[in-house]
Amino acid sequence: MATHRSYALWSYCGLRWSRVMRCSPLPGFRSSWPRGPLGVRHLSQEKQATETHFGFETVSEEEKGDKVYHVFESVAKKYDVMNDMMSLGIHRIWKDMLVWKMHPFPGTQLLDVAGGTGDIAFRFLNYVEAQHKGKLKRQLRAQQNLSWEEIARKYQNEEDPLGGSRVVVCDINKEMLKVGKQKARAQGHKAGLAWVLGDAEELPFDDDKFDVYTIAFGIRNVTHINQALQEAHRVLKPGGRFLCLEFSQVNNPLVSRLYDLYSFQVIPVLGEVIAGDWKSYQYLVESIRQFPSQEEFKEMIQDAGFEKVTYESLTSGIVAIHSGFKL
Ligand SMILES: COc1cc(O)cc(C/C=C(\C)CC/C=C(\C)CC/C=C(\C)CC/C=C(\C)CC/C=C(\C)CC/C=C(\C)CC/C=C(\C)CC/C=C(\C)CC/C=C(\C)CCC=C(C)C)c1O
Ligand SMILES: C[S@@+](CC[C@H](N)C(=O)[O-])C[C@H]1O[C@@H](n2cnc3c(N)ncnc32)[C@H](O)[C@@H]1O
Repeated sequence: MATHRSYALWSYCGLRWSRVMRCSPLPGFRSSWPRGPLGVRHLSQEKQATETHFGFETVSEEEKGDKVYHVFESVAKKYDVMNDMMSLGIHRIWKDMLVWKMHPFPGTQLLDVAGGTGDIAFRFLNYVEAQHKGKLKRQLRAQQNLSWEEIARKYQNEEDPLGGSRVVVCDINKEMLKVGKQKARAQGHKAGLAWVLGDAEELPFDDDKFDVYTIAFGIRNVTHINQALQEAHRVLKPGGRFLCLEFSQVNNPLVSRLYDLYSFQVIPVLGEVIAGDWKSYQYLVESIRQFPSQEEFKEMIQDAGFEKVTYESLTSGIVAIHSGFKL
């Protein structure tokens, strides 16, 4: 809670907590204050008490950041079990599809923003490891006359099972990251993974640093979505890819009716029963309804400078994956 209060204080002062609380030894951290793509810091804008929404509630922008922080601080420990319960495991398939769509190449440098408890990062690591193992096997098969000692030596010399791929999980919430780190230990992920406390609106990374930027179920919670998109564009290398998995607009009227019923009648109840937190799950279903449609969000991504922007709706549009390139 003390950290949360300090976030509020720094925000109030027109400074951002993520700038101050850098917690990763990764190289390439930005040493100066961030600039927008036009080189301008909008400090005066940050100080204005502009109104926005938090679910169906109208709040000041300052308040929204605090409230979102509190939601994820509160749900962190039950976050993963809640997702399985609410979606009957379907969120796992959506996340798998995001990583399949990414189809990372050997050596991919991924930034997973609003990465929370690490679901995208772990999928990415499993994918690149399997891909790298497959490549090694194919290479060995091509050299069929090798002795078993030579094969063993080849495997042992392979120091990096990820083939140079790396992922940085960046999230504004300490509690979500804490759960993520525990999961990483439990699942045996050590190499190629870094955890960074930071704000999607002011990423603590240099320009042109990553091959892929992902954000799954995160951008809906950000106060200035345009600012987050511009930051995504800034940190990607030329040729880099933006991928976003987010709730979207249901395109089938029958599914829409059932989904609304399910969202408003069932999800907050599950939130209360499983996580002891009705309000956070009411925020979840309300925030889904406030998020732009597939087409509107596509335009926002284009406005941030991305090209070849496309999207794919999944499960009747309950969620969509948007993709764009920095060219
Ligand atoms: C605080 O912020 C957050 C917290 C978080 O924990 C997570 C997030 C981010 C979110 C995720 C990572 C994903 C979370 C997943 C969801 C929100 C769920 C998405 C929903 C679905 C995949 C299912 C969609 C449901 C439908 C299309 C409608 C089907 C629903 C029914 C047949 C039930 C209709 C409901 C009623 C008639 C109300 C009365 C019913 C009951 C009291 C019985 C209770 C029923 C159930 C528990 C049924 C559950 C059924 C399903 C899950 C349907 C699955 C089937 C398919 C779509 C094929 C975050 O930001
Ligand atoms: C629904 S969770 C998604 C976690 C993970 N990506 C997943 O798919 O399971 C949303 C995450 O967004 C994070 N978040 C909210 N606002 C943020 C911001 N401005 N910058 C970075 N992360 C943010 C929250 O702390 C939370 O961990």
